[in-house]
Amino acid sequence: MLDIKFIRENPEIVREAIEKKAVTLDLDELLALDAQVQELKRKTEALQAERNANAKAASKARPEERAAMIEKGKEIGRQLAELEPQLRDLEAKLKNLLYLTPTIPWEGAPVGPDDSFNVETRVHGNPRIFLFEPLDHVALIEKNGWGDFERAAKVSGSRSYILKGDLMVYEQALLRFALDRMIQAGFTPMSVPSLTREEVLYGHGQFPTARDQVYSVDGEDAFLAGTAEVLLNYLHAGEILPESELPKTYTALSPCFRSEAGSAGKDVRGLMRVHQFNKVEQYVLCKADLEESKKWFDTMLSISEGILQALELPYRVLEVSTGDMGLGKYRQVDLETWVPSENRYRETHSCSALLDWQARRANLRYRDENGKVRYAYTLNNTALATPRILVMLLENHQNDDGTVNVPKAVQPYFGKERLEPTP
Ligand SMILES: Nc1ncnc2c1ncn2[C@@H]1O[C@H](COS(=O)(=O)NC(=O)[C@@H](N)CO)[C@@H](O)[C@H]1O
Repeated sequence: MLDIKFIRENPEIVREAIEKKAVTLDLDELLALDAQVQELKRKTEALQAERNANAKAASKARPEERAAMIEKGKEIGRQLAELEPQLRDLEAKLKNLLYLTPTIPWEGAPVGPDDSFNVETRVHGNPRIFLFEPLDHVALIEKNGWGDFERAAKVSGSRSYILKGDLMVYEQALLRFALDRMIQAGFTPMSVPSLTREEVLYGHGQFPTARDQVYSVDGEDAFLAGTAEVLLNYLHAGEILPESELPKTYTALSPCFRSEAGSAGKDVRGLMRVHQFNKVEQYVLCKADLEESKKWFDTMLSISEGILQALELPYRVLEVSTGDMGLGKYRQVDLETWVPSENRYRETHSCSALLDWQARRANLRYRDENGKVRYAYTLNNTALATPRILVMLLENHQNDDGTVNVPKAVQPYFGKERLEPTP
């Protein structure tokens, strides 16, 4: 969320961002509420000052004057008892609106309401020309006994999967390969829970606007996170870090859970869009400096491009539009990887810089060199998410006998050069 002082001083810049990001937020309502809160704060602070002054005077007053002063103090107390709950109520309303304020997008973001305005900035590698009729990933899995979608549906319901034999081992090999890439890049490896709490999801930005994407545990303050980013982002909530300890660079492998509400009919077959998947996440908490943010944005993006290149997959780089990047993003770049059976690229990585939008929600602060306490900047990116990447790996690296080659970089992790049928 944005700094209320920034909003007061730059209403037109905020209004333009609301427009560009197609956010449903009435800025005039927010500003009017803010003015009411300011007015009521002035009143209650003046009354509190008067009550304190009166109490001090009463303690020194002559006995015959004291009774009147004590009565005056009671009267002030009664006025405060009426105003203070009103102030708390208005402040809560204002905070709910502030949660909906959008980060001002960077000037290079394509302006448009949805992903059709995303701009392809680079393409790496060329889609393979097959000399035989290639199979899609579901057919490859069924031909080789590498999974069991029917029994997955029986035991887990829709949008689930079971991997078997070489493909199960391959998924684990890929996750470890990606984790090692992150460790080599200097990120601290973490395992974090997927079970999280409501305030952590508010701190991330998933709540309140995308609550329907999150599974909750009945009757408890317990939710299943859709990404390790949610928990990593709250690790330092409420702390004041010394600038010397920044940046915090974390990488986490965790199960991710998503209801995929609103995706009915999309990618219903196979591994592309499932309710539970695994992801190696990249997360950075750094000082509030645009150059520093850009450095880490570029670093994280190049790690992911390096991973896709090591997986020998054709991909493209997309600069994401203001309408598609979502409320908190300053900048977002997606990597999309080629899917032969769909004859198009599909998203496999999403790299985001959020400036202090998450830090204000999660209260992530540090003390800079001059001793000033400031909100940090946060960034995140995908290192690798399975099983979606298996769609691209199986289809792009298949042989005409239905076996699938393993990219050289992953062979040491998998132990073989090819995936073979499950006996
Ligand atoms: N329902 C899903 N099923 C399978 N893979 C998914 C699903 N949702 C997302 N992913 C994978 O997870 C990646 C990151 O998801 S994201 O929402 O775009 N971004 C994040 O979660 C950020 N924390 C960066 O990782 C996606 O690019 C995709 O590869």
